[in-house]
Amino acid sequence: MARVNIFDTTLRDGEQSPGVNLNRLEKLEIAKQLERLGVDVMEAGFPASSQGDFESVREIANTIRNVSVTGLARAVKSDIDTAWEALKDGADPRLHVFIATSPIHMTYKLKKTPEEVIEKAVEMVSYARERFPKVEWSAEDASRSDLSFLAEIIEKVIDAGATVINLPDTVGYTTPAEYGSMFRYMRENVPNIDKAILSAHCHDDLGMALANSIAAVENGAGQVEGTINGIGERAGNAALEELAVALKIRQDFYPAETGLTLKEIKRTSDLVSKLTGMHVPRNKAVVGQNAFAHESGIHQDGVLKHAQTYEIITPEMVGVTSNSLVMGKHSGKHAFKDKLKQLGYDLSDEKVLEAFTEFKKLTDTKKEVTDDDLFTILTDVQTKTIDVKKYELNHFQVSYSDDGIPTATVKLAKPDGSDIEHKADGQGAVEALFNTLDQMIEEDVHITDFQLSSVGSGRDALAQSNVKVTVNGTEYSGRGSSQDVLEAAVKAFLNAVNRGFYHQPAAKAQGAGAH
Ligand SMILES: CC(=O)SCCNC(=O)CCNC(=O)[C@H](O)C(C)(C)COP(=O)(O)OP(=O)(O)OC[C@H]1O[C@@H](n2cnc3c(N)ncnc32)[C@H](O)[C@@H]1OP(=O)(O)O
Ligand SMILES: CC(C)C(=O)C(=O)O
Ligand SMILES: [Mg+2]
Repeated sequence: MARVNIFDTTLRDGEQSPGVNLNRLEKLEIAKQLERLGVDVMEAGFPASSQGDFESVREIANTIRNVSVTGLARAVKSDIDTAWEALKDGADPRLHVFIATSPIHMTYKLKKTPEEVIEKAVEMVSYARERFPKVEWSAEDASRSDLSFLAEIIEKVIDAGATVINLPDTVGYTTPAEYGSMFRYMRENVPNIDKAILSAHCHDDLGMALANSIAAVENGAGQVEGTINGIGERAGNAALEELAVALKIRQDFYPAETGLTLKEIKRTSDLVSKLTGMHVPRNKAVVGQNAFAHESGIHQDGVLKHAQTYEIITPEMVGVTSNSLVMGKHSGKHAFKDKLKQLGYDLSDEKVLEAFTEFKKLTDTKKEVTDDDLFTILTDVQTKTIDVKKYELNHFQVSYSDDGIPTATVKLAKPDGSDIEHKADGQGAVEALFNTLDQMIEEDVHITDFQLSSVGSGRDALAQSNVKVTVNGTEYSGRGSSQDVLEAAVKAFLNAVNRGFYHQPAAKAQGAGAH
């Protein structure tokens, strides 16, 4: 059985999804979960793109020990140097360097001739190999490149030391037959191709990212790149959970397997969805809420008689379990710690105490605390990053009736200990609250997206809100959860504003806490 390496780029290409903006601790949480999932390589970011990305990549490389951590770089010396600084202390550092090879990209974007692109690619791969033991080289827009040119440049970058050759379908343009034949062509026409692993990287613009990735595997790709939940630039990347399950279920047809621990899929998907604010559609393959639900009578009858009549994947295979009642009001710290262990968390004593306090608060109002609730509490505690909050919710009140104008009063606490209070109305309760907050916030804030969902089921389910705002023209996202939908919305709004505030130059000068 051939082993296909999984290269996860949730933290790099996934973060290129419009509106997604993960901070350092959120990235670290996802990285730890990707390690549990068992990916072979994780692309933690693009270190030269910003100081924040540099720090995230460095922290992930220094923390993750069982997965190779990589970072992206253009074919530019300073990008490679910056990536080395971020990755050098990692357990298995590798670089991912790319340059475009299609006529349209070379002519209009890079403004280079094909010969200059070959020269640059070779020079930068050799330069990278002076530091990195493993170097992946990507031919950006490979699927719109000339095949013989591609074969020529691949041969030269392998000679220069590239250990992985990635052939991305950057704009999601290719089809399975065409993409598969490109891999076959390289295997047949690049004399030194066996010295490198061939890799697929597909985008979903025409809905073919997964099919194209599988076609690449059929034609000799030893690595597939993608993201959890298929998030990524534009229509997204190939969804890794779909690939891993497809290969597992169709072992009869494809003699290939990944090293993923499939039972970790659901939790990874939930974490990525929660932290990015990109909700998984109900009908999404493998991880959607409906993926294992049978609605019609004939299907239900079949499943009752023999599950496999309509079920090719079991929920258990991907870690979907029914929400167990975990603990309640009278549970103590020992039982709580034990539960965290069962759920796979390894938290510092300080974080356990913080989570336990939140858990206890919840048990005052919620009878059944489920694994989903705990997951929400633990994720919030683990990714809480802003030490200095410019605006902290102290109290709010909404007066609301179906035939009157909703009015909100909000009291916020400021870091200097003083309070501010305002009142405003709106067309609905949420709008009244947001209008009130608008009046109290000094920065120029506009809401660009607002989402509200429930965690788990039942009338006392936790509410989770995701809000995107622009603060002085730049977009930030925030999250908030609470048993009350309005409180979740207010918390998410303030979280986004505080994150935006942290990035404003004045805040840095005042020494606001770590982001
Ligand atoms: C297909 C992909 O997903 S590629 C990865 C996309 N990810 C990102 O772009 C990450 C976020 N990007 C950034 O933060 C910025 O674009 C930076 C820091 C990388 C560069 O910023 P700037 O220096 O301001 O350049 P800007 O983004 O405007 O333009 C890109 C430049 O890089 C060049 N370039 C693009 N790709 C490559 C490459 N692979 N190798 C070398 N040069 C490249 C472009 O031709 C352009 O050069 P020019 O300034 O001489 O015209
Ligand atoms: C940087 C490269 C690999 C990429 O993301 C793409 O071409 O889609
Ligand atoms: Mg991509």
